[in-house]
Amino acid sequence: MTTLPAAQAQSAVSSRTEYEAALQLLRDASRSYYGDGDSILDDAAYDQLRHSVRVWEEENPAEVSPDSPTGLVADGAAPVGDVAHTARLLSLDNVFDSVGLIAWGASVQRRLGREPQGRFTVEPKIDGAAVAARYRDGRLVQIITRGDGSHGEDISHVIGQIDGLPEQLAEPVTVEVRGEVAFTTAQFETANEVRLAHNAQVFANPRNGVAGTLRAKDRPYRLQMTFWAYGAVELDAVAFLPSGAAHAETLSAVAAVGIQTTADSAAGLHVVADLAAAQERVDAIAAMRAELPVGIDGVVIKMNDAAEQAAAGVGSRFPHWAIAVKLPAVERQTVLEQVVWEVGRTGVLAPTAVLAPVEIDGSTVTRATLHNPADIRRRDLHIGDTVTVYKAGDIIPRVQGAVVQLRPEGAQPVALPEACPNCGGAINKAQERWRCAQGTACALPALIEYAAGREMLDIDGLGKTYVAALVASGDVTDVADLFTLTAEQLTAASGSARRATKLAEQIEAAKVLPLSRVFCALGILGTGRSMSRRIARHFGTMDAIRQAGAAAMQDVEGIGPEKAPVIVEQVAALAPVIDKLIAAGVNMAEPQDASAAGGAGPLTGKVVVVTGKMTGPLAAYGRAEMTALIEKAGGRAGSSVNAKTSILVAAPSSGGKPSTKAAKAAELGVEVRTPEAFAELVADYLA
Ligand SMILES: NC(=O)c1ccc[n+]([C@@H]2O[C@H](COP(=O)([O-])OP(=O)(O)OC[C@H]3O[C@@H](n4cnc5c(N)ncnc54)[C@H](O)[C@@H]3O)[C@@H](O)[C@H]2O)c1
Ligand SMILES: [Zn+2]
Repeated sequence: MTTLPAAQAQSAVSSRTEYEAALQLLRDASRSYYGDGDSILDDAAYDQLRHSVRVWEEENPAEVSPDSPTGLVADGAAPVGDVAHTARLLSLDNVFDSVGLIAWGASVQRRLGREPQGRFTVEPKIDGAAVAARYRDGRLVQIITRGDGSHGEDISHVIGQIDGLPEQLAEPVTVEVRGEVAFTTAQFETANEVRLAHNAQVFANPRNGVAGTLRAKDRPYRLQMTFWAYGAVELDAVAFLPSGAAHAETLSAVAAVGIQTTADSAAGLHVVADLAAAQERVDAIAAMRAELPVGIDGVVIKMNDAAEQAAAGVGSRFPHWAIAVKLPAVERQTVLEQVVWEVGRTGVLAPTAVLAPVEIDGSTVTRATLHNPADIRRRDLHIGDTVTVYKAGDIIPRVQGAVVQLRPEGAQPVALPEACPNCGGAINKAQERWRCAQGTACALPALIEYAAGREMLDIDGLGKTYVAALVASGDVTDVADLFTLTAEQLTAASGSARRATKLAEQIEAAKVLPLSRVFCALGILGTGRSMSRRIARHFGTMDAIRQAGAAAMQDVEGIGPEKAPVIVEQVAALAPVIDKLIAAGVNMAEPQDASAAGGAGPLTGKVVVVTGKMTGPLAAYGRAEMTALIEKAGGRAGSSVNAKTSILVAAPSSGGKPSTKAAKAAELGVEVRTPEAFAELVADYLA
């Protein structure tokens, strides 16, 4: 397996040799980033390495390499063409948070010598490649890359391949628009399909695909991209733009003749009064990021007023009147270690990528969805590939694609199953999502056995053979069917009327169990017993659970951003089963417990430690049941006796020495109660 280049990039630069190696890596990375290939570093790794280089250069000014990329537009790595730009096409300065934005505001004020009077605009920073497009008399005549900012390459061959940049405008105007070209998510999927059909390498991610696609001249296929204008300049003496136009007006003028602008993007363009309002808009755009149809890597704030822009001026790499608030990297590179196939409750074969752990936006990602076999094929994934993984907001992480350049020698394509991984039977491949030919019946017996388990519905008599018979007869197609079985059906499956009666009783008893048990019985991935208890206790009713989105789900202790959407999705998919359970009269509420009722329980604020075997009314209580009981009564279960312990529940030692815990309790003066005395204290909470 290859060493991750990202790992290489982690280290700080501390010597001349390391400095030179870092420069080389940066150069290689940005050459492919701006050139034709997929980047060998993800942006976070690149930025970190670049930062280390900068720090070293500041400390060792005499040793700065004359061709260091750190002071140049596009790090001096973008292919420079021979078309002179009408006006320089610059990069953007950036900040990472509201503090940085305020600092930018202060710098603007210094440059103006007063507070800005005009307003600010807020628009998405689309993660693509910058181009300038020239229209003469309403016709699109030339497209140019950013290059080094003063000269770019002529890429007019892509005219007609870019949505939002029509070949013919509504009016015969002459103007140059500047903006970003990117693949939308949908265009990216299509692009990879087309590439595969032509035996070309798939793209690692939408951003990586664009630079190469724009520059490619001789491809036997065309890939559709999309353009959003974020600025315009006059090309001619005959002015098209309103004189002294503010930024928002410029974009409106451009939009009026049929060119798409950032104002038309899902994130829109807002004009706001001040930077506090701008920050609010930044937050709003950040929140919608995962749902946007195109990747963004930040939000751009600009001074709207043309005269104030001119007064603020431009630097060598970026204008002083605009700032990008960078959003956290949502895409990282890591290694695809294997692909596992699980058979869902409906018989769908779901492939999941197992990844070398990677930190994305504050959480560690180890698994990502691959959707279906077509998805794997479209991305041409091999085991051992360095892949780009995308994870934003509440969504389930997904694999974007492989960095084919980094593929280890001998790597094998991800194998697709030939038989159902669960039952070994045939697979139905009629649709993009493969299914076990048995459908629901495939995963069903295991699910039902699980649901009948002691800590779930506790239907003791429902063993393996019994379940198999009920599933085979078609009487049980999901957990809910258990509750509507007739005496005849039960008898037929068990072969004995007596056993059927006993089973019917147990099933009846299961109807009044707390919600946590029923929820657990649904077999939702990632929700075992204690998690089900926490979810049930947190929401109180099944209704509330069903209404919870991923954000609300994360309020439950132990559910992070990776798990929440998975649970929400499964609950939604189980709607028909849950509806049947409700119709069958199964309890859908968690008994009000003290902790939820605002701390009115007898154990509120108390830490209870339990030791030894329980007796009396608690004789049937195991460790798990005792913990549940304590929590229901408002307390917390502890595992060892210490100064924070409030009560020790222990059966009196029969003649011999007191247990270690009892001895410790005596030493600390902790109250000791027998199981009987404790049961009295929590009598209201006993099942
Ligand atoms: N992964 C790699 O190997 C690699 C290599 C080189 C550079 N990079 C990445 O490239 C970035 C630096 O590139 P850069 O100098 O082009 O800066 P940048 O891409 O961070 O920002 C400037 C660009 O943003 C674009 N933009 C998008 N929406 C805009 C809007 N609404 N208004 C104005 N501009 C808008 C413009 O094209 C502009 O040129 C770094 O963050 C780095 O992570 C990555
Ligand atoms: Zn199967």
